[in-house]
Order: sequence, then C-alpha cells, then structure tokens
Amino acid sequence: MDSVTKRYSDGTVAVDRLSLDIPDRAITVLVGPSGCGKTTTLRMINRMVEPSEGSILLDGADIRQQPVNSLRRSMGYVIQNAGLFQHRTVIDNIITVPRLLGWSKGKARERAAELMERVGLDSSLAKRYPYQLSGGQQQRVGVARALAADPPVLLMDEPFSAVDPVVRKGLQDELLRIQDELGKTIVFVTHDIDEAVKLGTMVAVLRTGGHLAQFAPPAELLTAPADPFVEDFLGADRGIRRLSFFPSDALELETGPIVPLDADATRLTPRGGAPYLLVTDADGRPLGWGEPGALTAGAIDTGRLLSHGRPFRPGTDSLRTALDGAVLSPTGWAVAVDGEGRAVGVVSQAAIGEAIRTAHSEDRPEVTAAG
Ligand SMILES: Nc1ncnc2c1ncn2[C@@H]1O[C@H](COP(=O)(O)OP(=O)(O)OP(=O)(O)O)[C@@H](O)[C@H]1O
Repeated sequence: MDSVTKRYSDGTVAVDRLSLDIPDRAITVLVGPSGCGKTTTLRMINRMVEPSEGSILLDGADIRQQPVNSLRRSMGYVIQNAGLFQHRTVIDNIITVPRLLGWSKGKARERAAELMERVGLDSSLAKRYPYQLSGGQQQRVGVARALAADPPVLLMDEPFSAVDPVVRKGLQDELLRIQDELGKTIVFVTHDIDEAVKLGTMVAVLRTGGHLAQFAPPAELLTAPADPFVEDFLGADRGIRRLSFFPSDALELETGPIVPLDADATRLTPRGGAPYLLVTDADGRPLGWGEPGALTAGAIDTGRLLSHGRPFRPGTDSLRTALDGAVLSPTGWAVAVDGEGRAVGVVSQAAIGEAIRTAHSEDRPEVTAAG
C-alpha cells in the first residue's frame, strides 16, 4: 500500500496516507481502536472501497488494472459472523466460488469435503444450514468457503470476534495450523491486541484517523512501542507477555531432585539446589513434590505430595510458560516434561529469572538496531 488515503463522501478521512509493505505468505494484522480505519483499509485491498489517493500494488501491479471480479476471486474474504448464505447448506456455501469459476459439481464437492476436514468440521455437518450450526462452526465454514478456490490472499475482518474466548482460542490455533500448511498471504483485522500479538507475523497498529502508529513484528512491538499511544494500546503486563517470544530450551534443568515412587532411603536426600524432591510414577511422569525428610523409602504416600503445578516442555513452550509453572508451584520450582509427559528436569524461579535477564541482554542490540 503506497500512501493510500480514503476520504468518504461526507469528508471523513478514514485512512490517511497509509504505506504498508505486506509480506507474502505471512499473517499481517491490522489492529487499533474502533473507527481507526481497519475495515476501510482491508476493503481497499479487494476494491470493495476505492482509495481516494495513493495506490495498492499486488505482486508489483496496481490492483486497479485487474478486473474487479478476478481480483476478488484471488482473495478469500472472511467476516465477523461468517456472513454465510442462510438458504444454502454448508457444502453449498463452501463451493460458491469454485462453482462460479466453472468447476464441476463433483470436483467442487470433493474440494469442500477436503476443506471441511482441514478446518475441523465433521463431514456429518455438510447438509446442515447455517442456523443449525454453532457460532464457532459457522466461522469454520466461513474460513473453508474463503479457501475453496485456493486463493493466494486471504482477507479476514474480525473473523473470530463474535465467539466466546474458548472457541476463539480454538479458531486462532486452527488458523495458525492451516497457515503453517498452506502459507497464504493473510491480512487480518482485529481490535484485540492479544489476538494481534498471537497471530501476526507483522502487526500494524493504527490510530484514529487512519494513521499508522507502528508496523513491526509482535516481539518488537512489546519491546519497543513507538510512542505512548502504542504503549497504552498494548496494555499491562507487556514485559511478561514478551516472554512468550523467548524459548525455554536454554534453561539449565536439574535432574538430581527427581526420584521414583519406590526410591530407597539413599535417594531421599536433598539434591541439587532444590529443597524438595519431585516424585514420579513408574513411567517417569511427575506426581508431586515432597520434603525429603517426610518421605517414606519404598512406600511414598502420594496423598501427601504438594502439587507440581503445570509443567512446561523445553523447546516447545516459552520462558513465559516456564515462569508460570514456577510461580504457580508451591515450591517455586517448575517441572519440565517431554512429549510423553515424563519429567526431564526441574528448574527454580531464580534460574528462570537468570535466563530472562540473559535473553533480554542478548536481545538488546537487535532491539536498538530496529529502533
Ligand atoms: N461509508 C462511509 N461513509 C462515511 N464514513 C465512513 C464510511 N464507512 C466508514 N466510515 C468512517 O470511517 C472511519 C473508519 O471506519 P472503519 O470501519 O474503517 O473503522 P474500523 O477501524 O474498522 O472500526 P471498527 O473496529 O469499529 O469496525 C470511521 O470514522 C467511520 O465512521
């Protein structure tokens, strides 16, 4: 988008000289308060709204040079409440664009079945009408419909705003998974900064009047907000939320304090720096923490163990998850597990704090360079 302005006929300037370089095959999120011009920006990309000034280039060519119908067919469009055709079944909604493109009914239906599976919809729902679906299911149909003709670009306008937080998280995770597989160029509008930070490869924060306040990857946004507006919009806990972008695999884990349920007396002594021992079952899965002096050799009473809290997976989970595990643990130590849930080590709050300091100091030059 090159210096794009939209002035509506009543004089409202919805978007003001917006320039954005939207990366290919990544998710770019437009976020900002109500009325800041997010929807207007999105709709200019598929020419539902025409810019007053400036130009929008797709792969280097001005989108005004393409017939509007073919432009729109190259861009899937998903909106809040899914916007499904109420008088059409799920499957007929999904095959709308392929049929417009002249696909045979058989081929289009085959594609619809494949997409239903991809977006997590049971095939038994194919013949239902939208009113017979939950809000979350309707959104999934909306996503499947938008993907039906395999467009390179996907425009999504607050697609998950109308569903409850649990369903919303599921839809977000699903979108990230689908994006991993398909690698679309997605422009996603939301007013929810947490959603923006979770989904965006790049995040554009807009302020009222359609001005770009900052355009950056989420970690950079959290580290170095461009001005007080962005900082305020990011909200509280910025430092903690930023830890989500640091991996936990550099944490030094201790294995000494891990003991099996049938441990003999020689094992039931304090080990490493931990004042407690982590007791595991026969498969090595954590059962809880116990004080060395209070455990009976060969017959540990699991009913007397302290909760081990929520474990984290090094390499998969972030420092934020590890810290959360330590903060929630009554011993102040977090438990690391492998993919099968077996304990692979324990780490103290203090060691996690040290890792956070190291990560911050290693990160600092890059942040400074990025401005
Ligand atoms: N057709 C129109 N005519 C005049 N003004 C309009 C029109 N459409 C939108 N606007 C105005 O343009 C500004 C930006 O609107 P837009 O819908 O793009 O914002 P938004 O950031 O998507 O808002 P929300 O988060 O509330 O959906 C608002 O002030 C809005 O009132």
